This record gives sequence, C-alpha cells and structure tokens, in this order.
Amino acid sequence: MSIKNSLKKFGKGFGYAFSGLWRCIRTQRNMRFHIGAAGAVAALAAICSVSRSEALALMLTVGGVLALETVNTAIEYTVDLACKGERSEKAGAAKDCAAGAVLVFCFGAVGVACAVFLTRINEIFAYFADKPAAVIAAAVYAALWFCWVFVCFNGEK
Ligand SMILES: Nc1ncnc2c1ncn2[C@@H]1O[C@H](COP(=O)(O)OP(=O)(O)OP(=O)(O)O)[C@@H](O)[C@H]1O
Repeated sequence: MSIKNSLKKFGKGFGYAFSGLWRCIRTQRNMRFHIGAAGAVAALAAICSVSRSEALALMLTVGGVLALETVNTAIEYTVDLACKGERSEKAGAAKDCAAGAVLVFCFGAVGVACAVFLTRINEIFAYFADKPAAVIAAAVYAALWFCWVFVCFNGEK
C-alpha cells in the first residue's frame, strides 16, 4: 500500500472514532451526564487552582469514565445485534456487567473528586460567596446540563 493510501486510512480511522463518540453522545443519556460532570470538574479545578498531579488524576479519571461509557455502549450494540430483538438472560447479564464496570469506575472518580475538592470546600464557598455572577453562571450551567442530558437527542438509538 502506498504512503498516500496509508495516510488516508490513518485519517479515516480518526473519523470513524469521532463518529462512534458522537453516536455515543447522541444515544446515551449517561454519556451526556458524564460530559456535563467533566465540565463541572474542569470549572472547579480552575477555581481551586489544583496542583499538576491533582489535575493529572482528574483528567485520567474523567477520561476513564468517558472511555468506559463508550465501551459499554459498544457492548450494548453488540449484544443487541447478537440477540436480534430476542430476550435472553445472558444478554441481560452481559449488559448489566458492562454497566457495572462503568459504575465501579464512577465510584473511583467520585473518590478522586472528593479527595481533591473536599479539602478545598471553604475555598470554593469563598469564591462563590462574593461573586453573584458566578452563582448565576453555575445555576445556568446546571440548567443547561439538565437539558443536555434529558432533552437533547431524546429517543435516539
Ligand atoms: N436482549 C436482552 N435480554 C435480556 N435483558 C435485556 C436485553 N436487553 C436489555 N436487557 C436488560 O435491560 C437493561 C437495559 O438495557 P439497555 O441498556 O439496552 O437499555 P434499553 O432497555 O434499550 O433502554 P434505554 O436505552 O432507553 O435506557 C439491561 O441492563 C438488561 O438488564
């Protein structure tokens, strides 16, 4: 295969990956929830000016949750394809186990977030206490997050 064709295929691979991610976002409420949570974590990290190692831990856990949710979606599609609409105990168990894996990682992510942010809770309250605009921005973010999770792309499979 020529280098030109190899490069073309390499580029196309990224396209397929982004298309998979976009499908996951459109079809999975949980994925949209995680993305909203990632935005909130990024904002809190900026407010608290976390250390480099804390930022690293947060980025790894956020990335892990999003990646695992994408794998969970792939497993759901594969199971649905294999079942062709039939119900089966094993199919249900496969989906439940995949969802359980995401849940375990989410518990870990919440642990990391607590370890980073709970020690700075006073700093966070102090930041919002004298900035009414920041409180309004947080409320608007929460409302948009809710719509992003429960209204956008509703019913897409
Ligand atoms: N083919 C199947 N056979 C048996 N149980 C299934 C099957 N498909 C799904 N289930 C059960 O239903 C649960 C939810 O399945 P899934 O994540 O596919 O969502 P859904 O039923 O399509 O609904 P939605 O995506 O709207 O939340 C699974 O975790 C599993 O327990």
